[in-house]
Amino acid sequence: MLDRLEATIRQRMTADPATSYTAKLAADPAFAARKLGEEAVELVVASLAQDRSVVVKEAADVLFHLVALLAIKDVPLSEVAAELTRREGVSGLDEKASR
Ligand SMILES: N=c1c2ncn([C@@H]3O[C@H](COP(=O)(O)OP(=O)(O)OP(=O)(O)O)[C@@H](O)[C@H]3O)c2ncn1[C@@H]1O[C@H](COP(=O)(O)O)[C@@H](O)[C@H]1O
Repeated sequence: MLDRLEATIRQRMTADPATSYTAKLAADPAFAARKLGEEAVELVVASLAQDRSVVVKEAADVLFHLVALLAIKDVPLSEVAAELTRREGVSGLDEKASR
């Protein structure tokens, strides 16, 4: 699903911002970064206060805006996945030391 979403986002980035929210984000990377921050805060608030279904929706918003920002910065999801793979098997308590 995330690979499909990334492909859709990369395709829509060059569309008309009047008809595509992705293109609107791509036209203004600072706006895209700000939106990811806003969605992350909404997820944090939901996780503290709301029911599970709201958390699912807010998490979907965060994932969409994260994948969009990565595409705008031309960072493929596969590169992030490779970093997570590199961390596999390293305790989270020790991971910082391995960077
Ligand atoms: N998954 C998503 C997706 N999730 C959320 N959003 C949009 O992200 C925006 C979130 O903004 P907010 O929650 O802050 O709400 P808002 O409308 O800005 O209003 P406020 O709450 O801030 O007042 C909304 O406009 C949502 O529609 C998404 N927009 C697009 N996608 C995917 O991207 C594809 C291409 O979309 P377009 O680029 O618009 O064609 C879609 O088919 C989807 O697959």
